Amino acid sequence: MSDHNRGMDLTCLPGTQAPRVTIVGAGNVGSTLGQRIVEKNIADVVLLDIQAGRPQGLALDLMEARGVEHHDRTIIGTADYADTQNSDIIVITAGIPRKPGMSRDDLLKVNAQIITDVTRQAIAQSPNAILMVVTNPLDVMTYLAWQASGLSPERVIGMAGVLDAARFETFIALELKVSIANVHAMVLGGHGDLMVPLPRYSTVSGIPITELMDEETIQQLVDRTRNGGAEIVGLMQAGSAYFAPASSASLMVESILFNRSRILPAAAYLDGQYGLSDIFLGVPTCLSRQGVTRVLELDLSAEDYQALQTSAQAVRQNIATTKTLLTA
Ligand SMILES: NC(=O)C1=CN([C@@H]2O[C@H](COP(=O)(O)OP(=O)(O)OC[C@H]3O[C@@H](n4cnc5c(N)ncnc54)[C@H](O)[C@@H]3O)[C@@H](O)[C@H]2O)C=CC1
Ligand SMILES: O=C([O-])CC(=O)C(=O)O
Repeated sequence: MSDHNRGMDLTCLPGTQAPRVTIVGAGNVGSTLGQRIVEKNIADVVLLDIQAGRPQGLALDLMEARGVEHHDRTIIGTADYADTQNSDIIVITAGIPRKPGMSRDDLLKVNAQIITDVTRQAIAQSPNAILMVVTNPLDVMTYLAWQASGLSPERVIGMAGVLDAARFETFIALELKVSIANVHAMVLGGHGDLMVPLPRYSTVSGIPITELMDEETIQQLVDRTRNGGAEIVGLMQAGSAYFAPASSASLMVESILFNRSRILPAAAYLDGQYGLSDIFLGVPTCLSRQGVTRVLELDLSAEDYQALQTSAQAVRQNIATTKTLLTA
């Protein structure tokens, strides 16, 4: 018991045993993700940002909510990478969001510099971490972060498929007037206009939606899913979605830290799967404490297979452009 306490010693918190997640970029996605992780008691969180005072202020605000939320996780804010040492997971949300009229690819140059810089600094402090990328354009930024990190590819993952599938699930549940708990959807490919929602692998209580809706209705839901990010950017007029993105990243963090091996769509390194190599692209992954322990190869129709190749081609082109930009 410390000297200033009197009476019974009530100390019973387990010291610093909780896993540690560092979130680089304490903006809309980063701070909401921090909130989700601590309020679900998943891990202690370090929020890092270059904006003076912002991560510290947000962390204190979230700590003060503990009086109401009753979780025992700690969250600190910092601008110093030394404070992130020995993190189990590093999530990168640092970067610029798009504005109305922009595509995610328009963020390529500015976010490439940021991703490369923050990844190097974060991994230097936590060389054994799993690295999760959120910054857009997602698949290209995940590739760059992997290169900057020097990590083996299964330890690097991009968040997008969970979000895209969650949007598809939401639209399916609304259309069919069923509980969202009954709906499971699958979306593959790059996190852009060419993503590949898979109606045949999207089900309501095990029934493929192709047996529940006509083609025209399904196509409308597919199009809305592909346009999901832009729809919100257009409505908000400043910034982009962050509640559903934070929920999606939080689910992935949970599957990794608790070694749950959930099968979740995410941008993973491909080494021959789906006929693709040396690229990060949205595919069904098995996420555990080691990172991506498996990429599942679904049996795709010729049309979906071709759509995946087209989506990969766009990502590949952007990787090449970015390499040129970074060396210019
Ligand atoms: N993968 C996905 O599905 C999604 C990706 N995004 C992307 O995530 C990124 C972040 O989005 P928001 O949080 O809404 O943006 P935001 O503007 O609210 O936050 C970005 C934060 O990054 C910080 N930052 C910038 N450079 C930094 C650096 N060098 N070091 C540390 N911090 C730095 C900024 O100060 C800011 O606080 C954007 O690129 C956005 O497009 C957003 C939603 C979904
Ligand atoms: O649309 C954006 O720019 C942000 C994002 O990736 C999403 O919400 O899917």
